[in-house]
Amino acid sequence: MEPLLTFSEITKLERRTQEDWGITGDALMESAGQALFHAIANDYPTMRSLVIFSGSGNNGADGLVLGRYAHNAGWAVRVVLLKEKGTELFQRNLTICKRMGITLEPLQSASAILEYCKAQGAGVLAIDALAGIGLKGEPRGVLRDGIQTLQRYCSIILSLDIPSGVGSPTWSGETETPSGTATGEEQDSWPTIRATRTYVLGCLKEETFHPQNRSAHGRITVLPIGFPRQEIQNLAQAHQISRDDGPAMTTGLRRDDFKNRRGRVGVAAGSVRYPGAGVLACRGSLAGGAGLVYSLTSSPHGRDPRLSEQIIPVPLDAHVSEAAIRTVLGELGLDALVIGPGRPPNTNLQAVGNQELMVAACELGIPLVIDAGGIQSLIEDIPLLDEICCRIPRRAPIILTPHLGEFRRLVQALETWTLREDIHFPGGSDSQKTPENLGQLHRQLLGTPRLLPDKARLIAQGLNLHLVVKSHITWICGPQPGKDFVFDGVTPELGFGGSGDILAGIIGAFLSRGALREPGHAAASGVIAHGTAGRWLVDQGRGYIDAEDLLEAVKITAHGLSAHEG
Ligand SMILES: NC(=O)C1=CN([C@@H]2O[C@H](COP(=O)(O)OP(=O)(O)OC[C@H]3O[C@@H](n4cnc5c(N)ncnc54)[C@H](OP(=O)(O)O)[C@@H]3O)[C@@H](O)[C@H]2O)[C@@H](O)CC1
Ligand SMILES: [K+]
Repeated sequence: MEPLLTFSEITKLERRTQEDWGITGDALMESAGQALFHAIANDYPTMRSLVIFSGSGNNGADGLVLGRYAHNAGWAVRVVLLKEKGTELFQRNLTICKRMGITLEPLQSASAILEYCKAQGAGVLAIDALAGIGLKGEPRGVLRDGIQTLQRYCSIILSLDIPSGVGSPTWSGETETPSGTATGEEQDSWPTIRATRTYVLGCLKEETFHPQNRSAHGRITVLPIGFPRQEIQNLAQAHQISRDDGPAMTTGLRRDDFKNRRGRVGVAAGSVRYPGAGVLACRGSLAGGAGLVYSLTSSPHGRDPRLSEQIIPVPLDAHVSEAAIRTVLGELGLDALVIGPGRPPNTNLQAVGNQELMVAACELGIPLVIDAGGIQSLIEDIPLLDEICCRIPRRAPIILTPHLGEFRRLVQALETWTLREDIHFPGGSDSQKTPENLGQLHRQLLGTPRLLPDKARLIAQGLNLHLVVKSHITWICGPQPGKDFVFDGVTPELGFGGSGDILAGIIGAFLSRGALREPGHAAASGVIAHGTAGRWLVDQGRGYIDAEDLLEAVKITAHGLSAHEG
């Protein structure tokens, strides 16, 4: 697991490193420049030529130190400067570069340099040291010109620390088509370098993993530069997870496990309109290792021939009373219940409503995975969200798995719910209508910049639930501070209808199998198993993958994640 820090936490880290540990800024920068040169020389063994675009802050200074090491090793080095005046570290290293006789040129002569780059063909590496974490807002003036020039003319761009222009973006989730499906992310309009690779200095940044920022980084390499590990760990609120983290977070099979002990998962999913979603969520649970899977539905998919052999149908019609729902759920002895894939948000004539199922499951202490239509039920009924999360005592864990569009709608619903007149909390005057925690969360959300991890954290902590915010970068935020995760391994091939239904089923399986103490680990393991399966299929050259391929691969990856008892 790699710790992640926000830009502002890194600024704190730099200060503490210097003031509390006595490691100077010069020492950090020297080790950064040295590490950069060795990494680049190693990654591009045939290259001997650098053109360094240097800003006037410490990111530019990193570029200058790298230039010194390359120059000493006999490389051809040219530096393009935005300004001659900058931070102390920049100034000091600029003086050293001058003394060493390294070619320094102003941005105005960039055209000549670019001719030089063209003449060198693919033999020159462009270094983006224009701006790092000190960028404030949209790039202006020479910085803007520098970013545009570098991006326009250079083919291999290596960014130092972060691609210049990447800042703390304004998050607005995804745009949506009239039918309600998410189509794409908002792109920042300001100029940003799109790097071939990014050499991250010291530690990973949360901002790198904001969905709209990640692709600007290209391939990522983290270079240690001497920050004390304890300080990084103390400050980190989130960690990047990968396949290797699976065994520590997953409960494997025991020698004496059998179907009743491997997790009993109920799946309330699918509808007449989306019958396949129910099938896929059930099969996702089986592929994720559940011992028994019950399909809680009366819609036709419950009788799907592909389910008949392994999935146990449990008829739950719309007219079933709340008491009967409780009895049925209680008798099944479920270890987890997945609600929502392919289900309408509101009660309809074909199936028992999401609301009744959620309340009954929470009262019975059954861990919940709420996806798709189940999430929409909560978005449309914030008091229900409040009831299941905060009003039912000693309830089991709840994991919500929204995609970016659903997450944005959830945030908006929580931010605006008090304005809706139709929401009424019984008892008390208008000012007392607001349940305490919901009201507090509402105020905090309004006071927070629109950044995905910040909002997700507030909601997870405020409502005591886990959120899996799905996109090509998946964020997993939980109620306990410091235990959030990011998974950066979702290939675009996983973006097909049904992939999310399978994921909900897999998470249900992991949640059912003893991850009660750490539901965040169940969510993370599910995300890893799903993402690793997609990657594995793509690496095998399987091209466009479908649900059948994915389910087969998940059986392998979900099994491989857990450490088994001999
Ligand atoms: N300190 C250390 O120990 C270590 C630091 N390290 C490195 O330092 C980096 C952070 O350096 P930093 O804080 O100096 O700022 P940086 O990213 O270079 O950019 C600021 C420059 O951009 C400018 N500028 C800003 N906003 C602008 C705008 N909107 N439009 C236009 N211009 C704008 C601003 O100019 P100004 O406006 O102040 O004239 C300034 O020149 C960090 O990412 C890492 O690479 C590592 O080596 C580890 C050790
Ligand atoms: K940069």
